[in-house]
Amino acid sequence: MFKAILKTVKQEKTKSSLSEQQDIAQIPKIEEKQCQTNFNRQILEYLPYQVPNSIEAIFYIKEILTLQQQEYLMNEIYNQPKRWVDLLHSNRRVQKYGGDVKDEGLINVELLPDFLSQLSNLCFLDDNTLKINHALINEYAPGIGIHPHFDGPLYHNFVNIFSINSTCIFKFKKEDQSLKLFVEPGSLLIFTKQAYTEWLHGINYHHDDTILMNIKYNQVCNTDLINFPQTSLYQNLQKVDNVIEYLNSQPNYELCQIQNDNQFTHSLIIRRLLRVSITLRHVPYKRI
Ligand SMILES: O=C(O)CCC(=O)C(=O)O
Ligand SMILES: [Fe+2]
Repeated sequence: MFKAILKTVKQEKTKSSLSEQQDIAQIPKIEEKQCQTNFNRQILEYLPYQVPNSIEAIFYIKEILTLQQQEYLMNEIYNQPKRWVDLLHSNRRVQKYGGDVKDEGLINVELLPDFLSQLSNLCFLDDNTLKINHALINEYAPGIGIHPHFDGPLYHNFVNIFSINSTCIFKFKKEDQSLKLFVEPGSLLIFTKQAYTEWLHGINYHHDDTILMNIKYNQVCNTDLINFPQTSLYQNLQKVDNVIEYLNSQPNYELCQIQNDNQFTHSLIIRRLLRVSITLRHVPYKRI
């Protein structure tokens, strides 16, 4: 997987970005084969991952984390039981790292723990002078989501969200418009600009998610997702002999036929599991 990512790395960009960001000397060099739980420093160009028709400000990178890396992150997160804070009104738990985000900026600043500073090496920012300095870990039991919201002006408007363990549908909303993305374990979702400032984002409080599909001649021709061609689901479907058989055989999937619809022939219902997300951002420091 990392090979695929490495293909997109531009040598020149890599050199300059490395010198401007965190000290590379701190990050052990790891052979690709050994890269089990370590995060190789990779400065990626995020533009090739732009989601088409997505107001040009949403990016989706599937499989940026290996299974081992996801396992490693889960272990690190669940080894910090005292860090969990229950958000009673939202029915989810969060862990916060890096400091408190206040009107004046970041206060009570703490360095990110090792597992998060390593993960931040896979993140993007649109400004080389800024560093990831804040992480929010959200844990969603099946059925739990996050209400549509803006992240607000206290963060730099460039968000990196890694997903672990479960898929979900992530929605952007503006007035009566809605954009649906399928977000998979091991993926990185990035959004910025008007996706940050003008569109609300959220995840429904559902036990399962539904993707509408137009399946014709053993191919999924169309869906109601804006990032379908960029997903692992799409990639897997390209490899199978019989699309309907494959979808019917997946343990967490249920494929139903839709009658009398011009656009879609099937709905794919996907059961949610416990999902953990890691949101990494830059918060300006408090000015003295
Ligand atoms: O868990 C996610 O994917 C979204 C988290 C989020 O939007 C937030 O914490 O502000
Ligand atoms: Fe958010």
